[in-house]
Amino acid sequence: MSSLNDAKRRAAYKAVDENITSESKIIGIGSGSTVVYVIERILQRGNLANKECIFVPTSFQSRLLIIEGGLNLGDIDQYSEIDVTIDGADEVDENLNAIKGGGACHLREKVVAEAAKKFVIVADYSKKSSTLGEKWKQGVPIEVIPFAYALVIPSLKRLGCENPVLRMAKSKAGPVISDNGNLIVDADFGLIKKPKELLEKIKLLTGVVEVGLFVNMTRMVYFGNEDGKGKQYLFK
Ligand SMILES: O=C[C@H](O)[C@H](O)[C@H](O)COP(=O)(O)O
Repeated sequence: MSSLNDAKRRAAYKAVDENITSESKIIGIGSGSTVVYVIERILQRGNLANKECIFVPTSFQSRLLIIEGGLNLGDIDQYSEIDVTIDGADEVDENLNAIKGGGACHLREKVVAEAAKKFVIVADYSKKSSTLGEKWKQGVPIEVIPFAYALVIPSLKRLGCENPVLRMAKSKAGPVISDNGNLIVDADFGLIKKPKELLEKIKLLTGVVEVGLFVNMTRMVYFGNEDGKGKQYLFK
């Protein structure tokens, strides 16, 4: 296994072991490659898989992971109070603010994170930074309704992003369509020293549904280390 995957797995296992307890009944499941290991660990711990836990997905991908794992699937409209949500991230700064949405799932992820008493991030060492924008060079993912994207792009330029890019699909001619039927614009703002301010400004643009900046939401981050020895935890 690559050291990166190994690191993801270590972070995910530790986060499951320390945050999903016998008290946890409703559990939010994030999206992405690291979350695959979260489900793997939940399944290994048969007591979690078999008992009456309900798992609330954040995407088509995590819904499938829950179904294929034979876990109890719930929806956010049935379970709007979640005990703990565990999710990946594209970058996390030292204040535990994060960029998310590399897989275009950040709208539902934010809903399921906000619904949780405790929001926990799992990531490999390459995601750790001191200031957002240091590591994730693709820009802040912004979910936009299709009708408005041509207007949102110049507005993002006025906010300081030189070259906002409509995210294009890799195996289809045309744009990436989110699970909500929207488009994704990636907007590189360089180093983001004031993520809350930037989030507020982008969110005010008409047509923007959600921004992949998770500010003051994360309780804990588990980073899997490169050397394979330990894990590094950051707590708030
Ligand atoms: O939209 C996708 C999500 O925000 C993911 O949680 C994020 O991109 C991290 O994914 P991965 O664990 O694959 O790096």
